Amino acid sequence: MAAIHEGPEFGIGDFVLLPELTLDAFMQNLKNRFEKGRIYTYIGEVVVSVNPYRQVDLYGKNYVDQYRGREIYERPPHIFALADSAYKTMKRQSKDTCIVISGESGSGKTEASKIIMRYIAAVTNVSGQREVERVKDVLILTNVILEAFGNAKTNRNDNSSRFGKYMDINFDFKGDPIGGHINNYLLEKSRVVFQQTGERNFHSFYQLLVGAPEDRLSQMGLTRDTTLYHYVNQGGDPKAAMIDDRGDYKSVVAALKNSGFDPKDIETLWNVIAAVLHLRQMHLERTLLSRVIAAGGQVVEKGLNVSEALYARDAFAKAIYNRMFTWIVGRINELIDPKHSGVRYAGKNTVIGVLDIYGFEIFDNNSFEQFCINYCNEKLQQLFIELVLKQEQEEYMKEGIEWQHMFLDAMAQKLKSERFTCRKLAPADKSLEHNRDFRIMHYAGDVTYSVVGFIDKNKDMLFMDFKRLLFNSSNNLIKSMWPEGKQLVTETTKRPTTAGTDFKNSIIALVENLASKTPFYVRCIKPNEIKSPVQFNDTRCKHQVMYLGLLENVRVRRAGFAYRMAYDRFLHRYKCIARDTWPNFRGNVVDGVKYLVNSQNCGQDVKYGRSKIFIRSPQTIFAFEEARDRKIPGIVLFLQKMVRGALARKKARQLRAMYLIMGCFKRYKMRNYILMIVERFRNVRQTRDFGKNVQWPSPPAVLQGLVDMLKKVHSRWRAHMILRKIPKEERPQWHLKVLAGDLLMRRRPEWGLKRKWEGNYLAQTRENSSTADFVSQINLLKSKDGFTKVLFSSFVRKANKHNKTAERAIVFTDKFIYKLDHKKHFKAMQKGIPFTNVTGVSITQGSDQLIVVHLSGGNDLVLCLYSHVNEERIGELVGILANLINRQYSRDLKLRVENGRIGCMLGDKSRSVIVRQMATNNGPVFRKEGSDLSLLIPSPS
Ligand SMILES: Nc1ncnc2c1ncn2[C@@H]1O[C@H](COP(=O)(O)OP(=O)(O)OP(=O)(O)O)[C@@H](O)[C@H]1O
Repeated sequence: MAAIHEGPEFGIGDFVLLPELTLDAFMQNLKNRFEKGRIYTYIGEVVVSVNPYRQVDLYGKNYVDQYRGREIYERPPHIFALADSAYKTMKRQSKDTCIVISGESGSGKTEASKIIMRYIAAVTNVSGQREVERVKDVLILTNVILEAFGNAKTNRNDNSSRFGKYMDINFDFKGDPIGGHINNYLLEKSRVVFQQTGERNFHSFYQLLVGAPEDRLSQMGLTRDTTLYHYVNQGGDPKAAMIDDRGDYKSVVAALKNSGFDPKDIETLWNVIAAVLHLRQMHLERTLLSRVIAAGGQVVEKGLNVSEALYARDAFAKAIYNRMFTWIVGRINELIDPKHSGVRYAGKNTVIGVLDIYGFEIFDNNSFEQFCINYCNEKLQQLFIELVLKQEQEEYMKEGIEWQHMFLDAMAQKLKSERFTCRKLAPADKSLEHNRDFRIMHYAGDVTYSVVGFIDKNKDMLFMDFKRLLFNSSNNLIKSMWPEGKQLVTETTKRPTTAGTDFKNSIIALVENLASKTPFYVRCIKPNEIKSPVQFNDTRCKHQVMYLGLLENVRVRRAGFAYRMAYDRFLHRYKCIARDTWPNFRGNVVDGVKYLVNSQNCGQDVKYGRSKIFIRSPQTIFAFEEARDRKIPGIVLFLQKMVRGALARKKARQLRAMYLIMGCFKRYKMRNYILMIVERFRNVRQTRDFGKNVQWPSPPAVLQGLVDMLKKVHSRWRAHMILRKIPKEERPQWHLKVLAGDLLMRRRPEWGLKRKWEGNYLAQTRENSSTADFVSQINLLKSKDGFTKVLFSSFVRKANKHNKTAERAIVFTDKFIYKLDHKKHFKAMQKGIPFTNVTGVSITQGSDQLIVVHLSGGNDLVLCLYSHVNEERIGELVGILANLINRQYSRDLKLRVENGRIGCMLGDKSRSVIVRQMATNNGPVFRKEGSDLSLLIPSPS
């Protein structure tokens, strides 16, 4: 299935979708992506991985989360997507799956297999079972052990696996790992006795020499100096920048211990390595100088010549190491055997196999090893084509699509055809040496092999003497490694199978095993020879692309239909590009897909299967993808708008709810408070003071305003309750009395509260015998000056400018104050004094009727009210003035209440009026007293 994904990408994420398939276009895309750090690219579901040669931040938890459970094309190409796909297939469909990782040395196969293992470890055992965790730990620890004994520094890779590895991981029905099994192939044992310049023997030798404690080394008769030992010093300086032998020794010992190796066995393993080292150093002993054979029923000892002896020694060393390695793998298998691992092993269990195997190798001289390796790759490629063919056929059949894969058939045919040649068969080919070279046309290219050394390597001979020797070892572990040493010299020896046959059989078994599983492929490419994270060596990469058969891979995928997708996923992915499908298509899914295809006018390029749409050319996919890319920004904006709207609405709802709660709470507190008030004031109507002295409970802060208002309401109500007994016509009078009371209470004992206040006294005949004159004069003034009403009138005695007493009538209207001469028919003495001139009023505390009306202009009115009934009227006048000034000028009356002496201005001079009591019958009179005035009033009788 072709893969397309979102997010910023460089180049094309799936080679199947290359607009034009050429080697150059392929290489250009691979290079572009590598340079931008996109190390993974798909060919359908195959992952092509380019070794980044640097730590890349691609494998953290956030990446695991991004790929877990997703479809392969939903995220950018990644090896996690493949691991997830393999895991999902295994778990959901209960099918065994396998992941085949191939590529040349240093291309990143082992790293890829570790990344896959870690991904599977991360997504399994979510319930955290201890046993499952232990199995996972051991599976991961086995890497450390296998790398120590099976990896070496080569010129191509500092940590090169010198054996092929196939590992099955077993899962229980829940999909949790419960164990595993490892098969190893073709350990490169020649390395034990020989290393090229710049290379090393297996890591284990150096780890022992550099890392083991001093006493342990001397116990084994070794010294730390690695240059002393021929088997480890042939490559020159064995140090490598990235290798830490001392640290690795510790890790390996810990891994051996923690994964369950017996401490005694661990000791033996290191002893075996020491023995191999010694073997090369020691003087030749009997076993190495002769061998025992049975000839004609007789046991005879046959001497060896030097080269035979040396060959025998090296063969022995190689065999010892190889057996030890095989034993280690076997022991690991026991430890991770799902039957013995402690996890309940019942019923159905499925496996994921991971094959980390050397890729195609072509050197200048290709020998037995390359032959085996290339044979293995050939088989795997054959398997790949067969499986793809099978899968494709099955899918076409399932989907009801006519089979038309001419290309695949041709490929399959090609693999079956005759592909061997030598000089004898092709006499004209001078590049093939007679009796030495032969050529095989591999799918990835032609390889010429030389048969030199083939026979020996194939026979892989080791004299029985050695096997017997080790079978007789006192160490049980060693003994167990050499079971065939039991055979007696005289017994007829079964001809052992050759290395080639062994390898062939194991590969056939492997291929059969893989063929029974659903396969996934990782193709690793090494970008350069110098381990550089930036260099992309075109020639080297081109070779690998060819040898890995990647172009064929793409062709297989593109033959017929490059792309196919389940209808619902297709509709889901592209529904945004047409009006009737967005946001939802009304109708069935297939009609929706057909509608989309027609909207892009590409009906001739697709076929409709039962559950999937099949698209022939990548261009059509691009048209869909581009249309989608054009729509996405608008959709993003739309979604943002919707999300923002939804968030704002949510916030508004919350605010509303908040206010509602606050409102309810306020009302609740208010109600409580009001209930309390109601309780307190329940009976105030019946009390004498109508609740004047009831204590108000202190209100909550929010109610302060309300309470102030309620207090006012209460006072008004109280006033109403008090006043309601008073007749309506008396109310104005009481209003004045209240005002006067406010000003005079406790300041002037006598202020006429109990008396009826009548105001315009001169309009009453009992006070004034010439009321008609008064009234007509007032009407005259009213029409002249435009005032409305007389508020107060009275006869007065006033001090004139000669400090004498003058008798007058005084009238306070709502606008003016008039002085009238009642002896001349109440003629106005002067123009009325406008009220605006009044600045204040002074009276005394006594019962005299003296009032000084202070005026602006330096001449105050100094008056003493006078009537024959001799009433207190000062309080009334004060009330009237206070009311007028309040109403008319919105200010308070300035009133001074003095103790018997009032300051005033007369003729622009500041003077005092002093009240004095005298025995007099003439009523109050003013007199000069020094520079002041005195008012003489009759003393009370
Ligand atoms: N994904 C990766 N991230 C970072 N470094 C990597 C990655 N893959 C490979 N490398 C680097 O490349 C080196 C070689 O990789 P690796 O050992 O996996 O190659 P290989 O294909 O298994 O080689 P061989 O066939 O020789 O065993 C690693 O040691 C590591 O430094």
